Parts: sequence; structure tokens; C-alpha cells
Amino acid sequence: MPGGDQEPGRYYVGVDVGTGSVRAALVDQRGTLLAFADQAINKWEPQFNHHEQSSEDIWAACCIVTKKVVQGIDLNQIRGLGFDATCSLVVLDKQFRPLPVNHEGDSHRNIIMWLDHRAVSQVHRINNTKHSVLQYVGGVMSVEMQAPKLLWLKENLRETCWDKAGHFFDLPDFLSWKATGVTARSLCSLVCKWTYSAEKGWDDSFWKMIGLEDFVSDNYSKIGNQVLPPGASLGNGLTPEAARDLGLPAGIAVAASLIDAHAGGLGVIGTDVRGHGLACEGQPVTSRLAVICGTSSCHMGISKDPIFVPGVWGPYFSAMVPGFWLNEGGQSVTGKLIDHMVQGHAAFPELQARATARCQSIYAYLNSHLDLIKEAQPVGFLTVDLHVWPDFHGNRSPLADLTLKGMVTGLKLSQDLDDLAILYLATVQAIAFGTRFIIEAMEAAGHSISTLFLCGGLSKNPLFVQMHADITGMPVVLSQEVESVLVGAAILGACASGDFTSVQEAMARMSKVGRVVFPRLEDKRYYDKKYQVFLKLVEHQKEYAAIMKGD
Ligand SMILES: Nc1ncnc2c1ncn2[C@@H]1O[C@H](COP(=O)(O)OP(=O)(O)O)[C@@H](O)[C@H]1O
Ligand SMILES: O=C(CO)[C@H](O)[C@H](O)COP(=O)(O)O
Repeated sequence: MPGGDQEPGRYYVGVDVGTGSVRAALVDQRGTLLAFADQAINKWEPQFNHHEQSSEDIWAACCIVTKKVVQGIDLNQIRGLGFDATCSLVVLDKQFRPLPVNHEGDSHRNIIMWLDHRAVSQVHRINNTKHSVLQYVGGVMSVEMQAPKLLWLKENLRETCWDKAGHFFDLPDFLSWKATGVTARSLCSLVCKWTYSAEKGWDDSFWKMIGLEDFVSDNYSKIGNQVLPPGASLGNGLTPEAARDLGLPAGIAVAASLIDAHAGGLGVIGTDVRGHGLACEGQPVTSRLAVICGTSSCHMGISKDPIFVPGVWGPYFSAMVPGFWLNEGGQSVTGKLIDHMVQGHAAFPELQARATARCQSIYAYLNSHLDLIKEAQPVGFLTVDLHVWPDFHGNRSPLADLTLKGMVTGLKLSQDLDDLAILYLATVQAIAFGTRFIIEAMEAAGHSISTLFLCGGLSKNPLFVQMHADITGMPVVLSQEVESVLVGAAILGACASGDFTSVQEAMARMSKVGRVVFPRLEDKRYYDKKYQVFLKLVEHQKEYAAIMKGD
């Protein structure tokens, strides 16, 4: 009986592979998390801008967390399993063994991570082709997508990797293959990161033009020639081998996967908002923007017709919510930037010591410290003369310029805790201004957004959430389940099990509003002024670059 809430004990397992850790949850039909576990994963940075991981290490972490969340449960009640993961590139040989993606020849490190920027020369050449597929990635391909990384492998690791490779997977598809033995790819990963079109399939001319004609001649067998919608049931379900690894019954339904940001989108965007006084109540779901904030932030807006937003990825058809086009804005480093700013400050050891003494996280400590020093004014006003441009790892959206750098203006000689707290605040605000910049670009192109739905690790930070509300002027909805990305993964498992008739039905039933944070409209004038400065920062940065380029 599809969607029958009255049937107790139908559970789904969601597995979410983020940049820094793997998380799993046991989730019921109402979207409630009954158990949660997480496990850190290894990352390597053998040289600047090269970021690598290991698919064996990640699978082992998936097994650890999955076994933990199903402990003590009647395994027969588990109906489906869904994976989401970062859009990193996994390389395997023809026998599905890991291949090295590095000059050292270390085959354990067989993943080029999403934030790896090694393929700069390759992406410039790809963009110079002006091929029509680029229209569907915001006009400019990102160095973080798969085509430039594949070209880099061909040009740099021909003998040790490229010639031996049998399978290139997006990480979410690697996980579903590992669980089921099915090599079919998810429409989500292929459309968003590999230039596949939901309507027209692969474009041979693109791969030939960029020098990767190899894929065309073998009918795309190495990158995927069978494509399934996210949530579709794969093959015969969980293989006996994977079932042993994960501690689950063989044969349970396993879903075609999603990229992590897209799973977060499914986990929050379809929720029933009645009774919360939100402008999006009674309005189409297209007035909502899901913002998934972890190591990076991703801004997911959907539309009935394709909308072309310069510098914002997409439009991607059916890549997140079936039947809708998706535009995906993004900031490549947000959580990672906050961590970087805080950990690199001279007062960081003092912060750590004080937070530990109070049994608080460093961010909870910093937030309470800001409350202490703000005196009578709103906390956000502490940065009246300190401004940050947040593109320390280039700009993903809406400028699509990977050469941009971070900027800080208003530095003083002090290095104390007050100074660290205010720099942290200015960084959080800069990220929120970046979100406003992306929303303005999306609205200028035809989106009409009234409400933000935040999830991911940073949504646990009340300052980050309030600054997003104040700076965008929009209410921010937080889900009942903080781990909404895992709810998204579980929704996939639920769809694969056949317990819901559609992704939309599962979304509506399994995601719930927790709390709404409204903007402090009385502070609007201050943030409008800071936004003017924010836009000046990048204008000035471009002027500096032009001066230095001149004779
Ligand atoms: N309780 C919290 N308060 C403040 N920041 C947090 C909290 N929990 C996680 N974060 C921040 O969120 C980021 C990681 O988010 P997460 O969703 O776990 O990332 P990923 O999916 O990329 O692994 C980190 O920068 C971390 O500092
Ligand atoms: O490109 C992306 C989604 O399209 C994400 O930025 C990438 O997958 C990393 O996610 P996270 O910051 O949650 O680890």
C-alpha cells in the first residue's frame, strides 16, 4: 500500500558521503531519523589544488556507519537503501580495481575530488570551444566538473591511468555499483557533471572536439551508456557480497543515487509549509531555494521551463526533482573557508582552549563571544569596517571565474580573540552576501524566489542562518531533521522500494519544517551598504589584475 503511514516499521537507510565524512541514518516513512552514525574519511592534498580520496576507504566507511545504524533492528523491516555523495571522479581499471590519479602511482588514491583544480588548462581549452553543451552549465564549464579532469588524466597519466582505465564513475554512481553490481549511472550525475542531456543523450561532437573521442568510439561504455532516474531501483538490489559488507539483507532495493547537494534539495524543498506564515505557502515549489551548506554551498532552484542563468550551472532537466529544470548556483568553499579563517588566526589556540574548557564547539563559543562584545548594537554591526570577499578558491557562481581570490579589508594589528571573532563574523557575512549575489542573478534571469530552505553542516550554526536571513531579506526554513541530506538519501531508498509512487510524494511525506528564522528587517539598510562594499571588492580585484597585466 504505497505511502501508508499506518504501516509501522518500514525503514530506509540513507548514506551520505560528504567531503569530510560519511554519514548514515535509519529513517522511517515519515522521514524521522531513528539512528545516525558518522565516520571521518581520508583526504590527500599531494600538491596545491590536487585533492584526492580513496574509493576503498570511502566504501569501508559506508559499511561502518550502515552497520551501526541498523544495530538492534529487525532487518526485514528495511525496505530500501539510497546513496548520495560528492561529485568526485572515481577511476577503476577493467577489472574494477582502483587506478592511481596521481604522479606518485598510488592506486589507493583513485579519486579526484570535486574541489580539485588541477585541470585549469584543460577547462580553458574546453571553454574556448564554445560548444553548445556549455549553455547547459551556465555558459562556462567549471574546473570542478568531470570533462576537464578526464582530459587531464589523458594528458598527464596516460600509461599509469588512462590506458588502463575501464570505468570512470561519479562517486554517487560508484557507490550504487558497489552495492548492486549495476554500472548504470544516475541521470543526476551525468547531466550535472558530465554534459549528458536528459533529452538528447551524449553529444559525440563535444567529446571529439575536446580530444576525448575515445569515449565515442566505445559507445560511452567507460562513462555510462545506461542511465536511470534518481530513485529508480537498480538490478536485483543489494548483492550478497555488499549485503555482508553493509550488514543488510541481500536483495533489498537500492536506488539510483544523487549528488549530495541534490539529495539535500530533495530532503528540504518539498516540505509542507502550512501554518508558518511564509510567502511560499500556497505558491509553486519554484519559489523556494534549497541551500545546502557544508564544505561548499549549493543553491538549488527549480523551474517548469528551462532558465539560462549566466554563471549558474544548468538548466538541468530532471536532475533533482523529476519533471523540473534545475539551476545550481554555488560557492566552492564556505564551511572550508570559515574553518580556514578561524584555524589560521593567531588566537585559534586560545579559542580552542576556552571552548574546550566550556565543553562547547569553537563556533558556539565564537557566537557567544560575539554576543558579549556587541554591547547594545546588533551583532552584525561589528563588521562596519571589516569586509571579506569569500572566493579563496575561485568563484563558482555567478561570476564563474576560477581566477578570483579572497580579499579582506580593514585589518588591524590586534590578534586577540575579539579580532578572531569579528573576522569569523565578516566571513560568515561574506558567504551570505555571496548567496544574495547568486539569488539576484537567478532572479534577473527569470526565477522568483521568496524563501530559503537551508541544510548541511553549516545550517547547525545559528549565526550562519541568521546572517543568511538578514542579508538576503528572506525567511530561512530549517527542517525538523537537521540531517536533511540523509533524509534525501532515504527518500531515494523509499522510492526504490516502491513504497511511494513518486519522488514528489516521498518528498512531501518525509520532509518536515522544524524552525523558521525571519530576517531582521530593521537592519536592512546596514546590510545594503555592506553589500555595496561587497560588490566593490570584486570590481577592485579585477582592476588590480588589469593594472598588473598592463605594461
Ligand atoms: N554545529 C556546528 N556549528 C557550526 N559549524 C558546523 C557545525 N557542524 C558542522 N559545521 C561546519 O559545517 C561544515 C561541514 O559541513 P558538512 O555538511 O559536514 O560537510 P560535508 O558534507 O562537506 O562533509 C564544516 O565547515 C563545519 O565546521
Ligand atoms: O558540486 C557540488 C554539488 O553539485 C558540491 O559542491 C560537492 O558535491 C561538494 O559537496 P559538500 O560541500 O557537501 O561536500
